[in-house]
Amino acid sequence: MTEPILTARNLVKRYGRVVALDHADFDLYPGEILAVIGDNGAGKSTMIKAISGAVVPDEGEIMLEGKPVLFSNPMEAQQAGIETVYQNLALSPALSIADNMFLGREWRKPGIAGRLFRQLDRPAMEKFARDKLSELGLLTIQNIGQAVETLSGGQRQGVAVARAAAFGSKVIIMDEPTAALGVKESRRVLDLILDVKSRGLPIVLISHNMPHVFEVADRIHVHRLGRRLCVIDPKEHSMSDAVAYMTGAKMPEQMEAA
Ligand SMILES: Nc1ncnc2c1ncn2[C@@H]1O[C@H](COP(=O)(O)OP(=O)(O)OP(=O)(O)O)[C@@H](O)[C@H]1O
Repeated sequence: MTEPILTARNLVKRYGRVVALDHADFDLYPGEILAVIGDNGAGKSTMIKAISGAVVPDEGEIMLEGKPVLFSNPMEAQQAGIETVYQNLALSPALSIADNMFLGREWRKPGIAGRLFRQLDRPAMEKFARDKLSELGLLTIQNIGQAVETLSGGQRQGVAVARAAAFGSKVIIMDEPTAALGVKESRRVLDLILDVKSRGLPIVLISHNMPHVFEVADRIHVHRLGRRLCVIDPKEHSMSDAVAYMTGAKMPEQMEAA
């Protein structure tokens, strides 16, 4: 079997007396969509934050392409090629689509105009943004200078995903990307996720939506009480199995045998 691209072992994170991560393990393989499911408070977000640099674990190890990494902040994870689309999308509504694609990593003009006067290379940024959106079939968004606040929820999600796909060279993490969307918009976002996968980027998808998870995931990581309980193949398990594992109503077979 191929080696995982991203691995975590024995992650521990405590908030006072609350143990959000209790020796959690995680494995993501190249090119796959790995869904992460679990009850409220199971520690999914904390695990994803540890992997994406938003939380520094108290214990444990994270390895990217077999090498140990220690991210002190999200920027360090981004520089290593891990992009996260958070639930709140982290977009600036008043800014344009192109500006949002580049938030915090704007391109400066070449030469003295950029270096000394910090002038932005708008034409290059707009071309890049347009190219990325059209690559992902998001060119229903006509005007790259349009403010993000004028877009629909699904289109905003599209911008956030396109941004992640544009800059995430190794791994894309999505936290509940369809939670706030209607049926049609969810459909588009799921297609977008499959499209990003077809470009070879592995995706971690945190979701409470079982039909969405079972439609797109190659494997499902079930998180319970701060750690990975099991990983299941959606072709071999039903949605009710998954929910039963998540809630503790049923134990996975390999654990029953143990
Ligand atoms: N910043 C924090 N301060 C204190 N406690 C926290 C913090 N973040 C998370 N926790 C606690 O850690 C536990 C795990 O939370 P986490 O958000 O990781 O779970 P989750 O599985 O993502 O839940 P949900 O599905 O509800 O988003 C919870 O008990 C939560 O209250």
